Amino acid sequence: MTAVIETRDLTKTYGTVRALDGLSLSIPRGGVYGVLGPNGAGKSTLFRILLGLIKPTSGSASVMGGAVGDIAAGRRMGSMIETPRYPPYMTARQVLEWLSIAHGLKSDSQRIDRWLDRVGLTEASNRRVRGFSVGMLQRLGVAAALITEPELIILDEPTSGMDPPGIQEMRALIRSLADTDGITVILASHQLLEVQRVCDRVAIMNRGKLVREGSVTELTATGERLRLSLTPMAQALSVLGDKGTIEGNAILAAIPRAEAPALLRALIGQGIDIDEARWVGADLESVFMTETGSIQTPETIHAR
Ligand SMILES: Nc1ncnc2c1ncn2[C@@H]1O[C@H](COP(=O)(O)OP(=O)(O)OP(=O)(O)O)[C@@H](O)[C@H]1O
Repeated sequence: MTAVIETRDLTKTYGTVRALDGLSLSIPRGGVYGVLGPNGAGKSTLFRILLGLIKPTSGSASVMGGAVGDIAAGRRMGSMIETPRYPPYMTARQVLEWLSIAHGLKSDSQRIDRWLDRVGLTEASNRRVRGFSVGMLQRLGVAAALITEPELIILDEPTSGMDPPGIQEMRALIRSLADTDGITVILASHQLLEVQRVCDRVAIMNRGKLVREGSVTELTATGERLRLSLTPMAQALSVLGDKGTIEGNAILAAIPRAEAPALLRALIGQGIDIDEARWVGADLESVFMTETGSIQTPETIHAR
């Protein structure tokens, strides 16, 4: 697994606040990688260090094999780390032309048209950004991050302030950047359902530390249970003992997959009618809540 980003014992302190506290992280090349954590976990601090905007207090970080701040490596990455602001009198197209020149590129209208199209701003390309919605500004920000044709982009809360259709479009765009263009996308988001849908792997941070890392499939497979719709429930619960809990009109059985056939035979042997049996995983939200010590509710534990 080639890493595009490696950090080792990365620490950043602001006075007495430890924004990052010995963070060691390896982000693989390819796919969509989510950086999650509650407010103040240190996500933006990490991104700022990776982009060379601030220096760590101690530890090291490398981006695509180069030290952070390395100009050649920096050219191969793009970013949108805040809701972008552009001169309000410029059109979307002028913003991208202006940024191309600022990056030392020729203002290539074909490239600009392509990215405007990819972010869904072709029709609005000649409108001044002063009239743009938050969602349109975010999409223009993504096009701006892509104008140098980077191999890696970092997006901090790319869907904040967007409505559900806008979020869905952004999700499709992010996925296609990874799948069609081969760009590694790193994103921070508080929208855990979106993260679960769009990311291949995630890192969960809390108080400047890494508390969990892995593929979304791996993380959500932990805590997998067999969901049984059956009657009578009381009799099934007596078979399951402390491995069974009630969820709505079904029973969740906390058993390994290998034990399922024997359990189903035992239930049928007791004359219990089974309407449905299926495996349900934990969702990313419940993993997040557990790992960051946030309050759990039955909904966050069992919701899918
Ligand atoms: N320039 C700064 N000066 C002082 N403290 C800072 C500064 N930047 C960040 N911090 C503190 O560092 C900690 C981590 O902040 P950071 O913005 O990296 O967290 P975050 O995970 O991005 O949070 P959010 O989800 O709210 O964006 C917080 O306690 C924050 O108050």
